[in-house]
Amino acid sequence: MAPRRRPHRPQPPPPLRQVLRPQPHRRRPAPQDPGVKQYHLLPELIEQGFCISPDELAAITGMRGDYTMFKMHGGIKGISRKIKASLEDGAKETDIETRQKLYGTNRHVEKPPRSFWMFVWDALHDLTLIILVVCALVSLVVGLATEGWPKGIFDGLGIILSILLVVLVTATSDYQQSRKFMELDREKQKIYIRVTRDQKTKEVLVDDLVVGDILHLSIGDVVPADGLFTSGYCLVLDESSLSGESEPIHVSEEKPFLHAGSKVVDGTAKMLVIAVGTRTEWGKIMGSLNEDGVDETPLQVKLNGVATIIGQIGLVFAVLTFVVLLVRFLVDKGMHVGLLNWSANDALTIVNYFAIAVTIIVVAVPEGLPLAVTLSLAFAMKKLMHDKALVRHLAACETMGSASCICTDKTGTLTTNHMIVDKVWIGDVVKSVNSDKNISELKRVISEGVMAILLQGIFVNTGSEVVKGDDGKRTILGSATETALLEFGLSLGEHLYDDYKMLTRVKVDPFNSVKKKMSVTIQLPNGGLRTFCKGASEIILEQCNTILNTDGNVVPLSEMQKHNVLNIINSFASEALRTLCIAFKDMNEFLNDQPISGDGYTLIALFGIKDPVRPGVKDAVMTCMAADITVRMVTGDNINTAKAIAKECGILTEDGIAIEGQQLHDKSSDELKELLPKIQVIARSLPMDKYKLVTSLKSMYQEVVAVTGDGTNDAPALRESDIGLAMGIAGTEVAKESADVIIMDDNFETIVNVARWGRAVYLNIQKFVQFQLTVNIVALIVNFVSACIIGSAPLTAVQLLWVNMIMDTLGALALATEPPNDEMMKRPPVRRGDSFITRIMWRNILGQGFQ
Ligand SMILES: Nc1ncnc2c1ncn2[C@@H]1O[C@H](COP(=O)(O)OP(=O)(O)OP(=O)(O)O)[C@@H](O)[C@H]1O
Ligand SMILES: [Ca+2]
Repeated sequence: MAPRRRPHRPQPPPPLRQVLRPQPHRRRPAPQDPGVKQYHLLPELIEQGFCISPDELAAITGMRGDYTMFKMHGGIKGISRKIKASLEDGAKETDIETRQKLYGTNRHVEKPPRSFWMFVWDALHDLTLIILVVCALVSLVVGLATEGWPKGIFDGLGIILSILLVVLVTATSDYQQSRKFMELDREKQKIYIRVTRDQKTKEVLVDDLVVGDILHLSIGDVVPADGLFTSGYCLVLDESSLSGESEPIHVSEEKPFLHAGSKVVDGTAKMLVIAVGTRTEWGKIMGSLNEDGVDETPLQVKLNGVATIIGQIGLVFAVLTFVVLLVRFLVDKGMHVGLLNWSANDALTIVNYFAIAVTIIVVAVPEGLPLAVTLSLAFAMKKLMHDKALVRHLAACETMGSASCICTDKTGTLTTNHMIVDKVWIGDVVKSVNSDKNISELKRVISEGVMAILLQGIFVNTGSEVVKGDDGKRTILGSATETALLEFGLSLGEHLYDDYKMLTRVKVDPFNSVKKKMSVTIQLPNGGLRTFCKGASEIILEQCNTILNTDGNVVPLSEMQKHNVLNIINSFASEALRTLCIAFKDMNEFLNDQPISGDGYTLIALFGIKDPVRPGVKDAVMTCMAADITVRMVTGDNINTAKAIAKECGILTEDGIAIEGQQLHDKSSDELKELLPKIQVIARSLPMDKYKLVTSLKSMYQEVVAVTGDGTNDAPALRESDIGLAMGIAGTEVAKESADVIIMDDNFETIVNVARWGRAVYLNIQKFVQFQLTVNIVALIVNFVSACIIGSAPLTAVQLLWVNMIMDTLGALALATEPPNDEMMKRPPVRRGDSFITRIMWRNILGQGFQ
């Protein structure tokens, strides 16, 4: 029902000053119970006609939901009235700004960015640098004492200057790095959700939600604000990220509280937003989370090991050099002036030796390595972001470079996801429906009765919605499959849409990838109930024992006819069409709590939906093959559809196997092991089949597996894989949260591009390591040898530091940011456990080092 509306002033929202002026007589504050915490109602709320304070609203949903308060405010109806929102029409568009001002925005506090000086401070904490500073100071003092102003300070000053430079360069690159991460974070937060505002349904940025909005939730969404359940079916939430409790929670009229941050595991619902941003529990958690600590990538860990060993070797050389220099000096001194005769100059010399030793360590420690890795990954990340791939963890990019297998979805990834009904089978005739002419012909051949029931089915059994934009243009909000069906329905009889949409839905069993069907029960205008069921063709066909004939009569479905329909399904499927059936059954009574039984249906029609393969996919698959990356297709579709598409993309080859999910499930572990390398297509798969495939490939063949996913149920497979790739457009929020990389354009080519960059990163770092090790070895040996022979280092501390800096930072920049080339995709991936420094690299390092 429509809530009582207050007379609304037609003017724009009054200026703040006016709002702030208290007008106590306009509205009585909410009744207050003496035992309950009292909330103060601000005058500006009263002024605008709101009767409940934001904090009180937030307290209603709270962490567990407060029933007493909920009831006290008159339940959902009372509350919606108090926040001036209609449960059907949502909030008024003209109110949005006022609501944001009074009840807050749905943004979380961003932690203040770290300033540049904090990074400088961090860089200064390096132990070797501190030792060098000490050396510089000693050198300054001794220099001044012996050589006087200004000649005595040159050495010390030189060291200090180069230290400053090292610090500045490190801090600058770290600083820029952190800025890039923040940019990425912001990109991640751009989530759209369907809301009803001012009687219109549209998609709104999650950040722009306000108290009073009516949200549409469906499977895979992350609830973006706190609110109350207004209507919906089978809604199941996972609140584990909030409360740590993994038990799914059923939400309904009786238990109406929804919390921001929980995930929709099943079902659909509408909810009334009553608390946003920092007022929600989730917002509080988000605000208290600080630094999301930049994680070290496996390559970085490997390299840190390398760096430590090199550092230790450097230490040994440094000590040796120092000892040799000292001994030579002492011997020399003993022979010429005597060991007991010390001057300030001698002290200076020893300090100098010490500085040289420390510098050798600084030079030897390849602190540029981690820097190179981060730089290289960050560079790849930035480039990839431009190319529509959002890398969520630095490590992902590099792991993708060594992927040996990609398990990909079909719909949307290999295909365009622009679905159109191409053929239908109805009343025993197959018709192409790809042109206006064909549509009008179809209208002519099928009888009115059949048409009516078909359209009723299409318009009623859907989770999608036809909406009119501000410009009067028609758009459909919902999944591609449903959009195709609705478009088809609209082309047959647009005038019936509004009538059928009005029919009361008694029960809805929303679609999910496990059931692969959706059913809706409606109340017929003349009494009686009717259930429509649509879904995967074979599954629906199994539920039917009657069929609607050309005249609209229900006749029994004979075995022969069933066989006939199956043949038509297969003929559609081998033309790469996605097949769906729709069926109905009439009932007299309805047992509310029982699920709708899955038999006794009457088959209405079979649809063949075209979803063309993306241009460029075939080439991308070829690239993968050349690079020794196996591509496997895992799809929920019919096996023949799957095969047809896989052949078209070049995934299914002569000796490859296409198998149904159920068959795979029935295989024993040994059979599976034998079959696995040849499996190229898995059809009619359930999300757990994907999970099984990933775990088996990893455990039986030590493959590095990349997996794509879009649905909520894909989350386990995404997490289990080495690299989880979520689809940016079709993917649900839950899938995106579990993924390492988000493919913004859902395109398979983009996935291959990530692999290219991953390989580039690995190779660049190998190059950098080779370069650094060569220079390091040269520097160590030259210094040590000359210390032994001449008794002094050929390069002073200052010179060594400069070499070090140029090598570490500029070298890193130059070598780490080289883009990928085609050669990289023509060799096999680096396998798990391959050592990072190859034999050829050692040869190069030592060969060039001793030249
Ligand atoms: N909204 C829907 N209502 C009823 N049935 C549907 C709906 N969407 C898809 N189907 C049926 O379910 C089948 C597969 O669905 P599923 O979600 O498992 O695959 P998908 O994720 O869409 O495809 P892919 O795995 O190739 O990306 C489809 O072949 C179709 O017959
Ligand atoms: Ca899927």
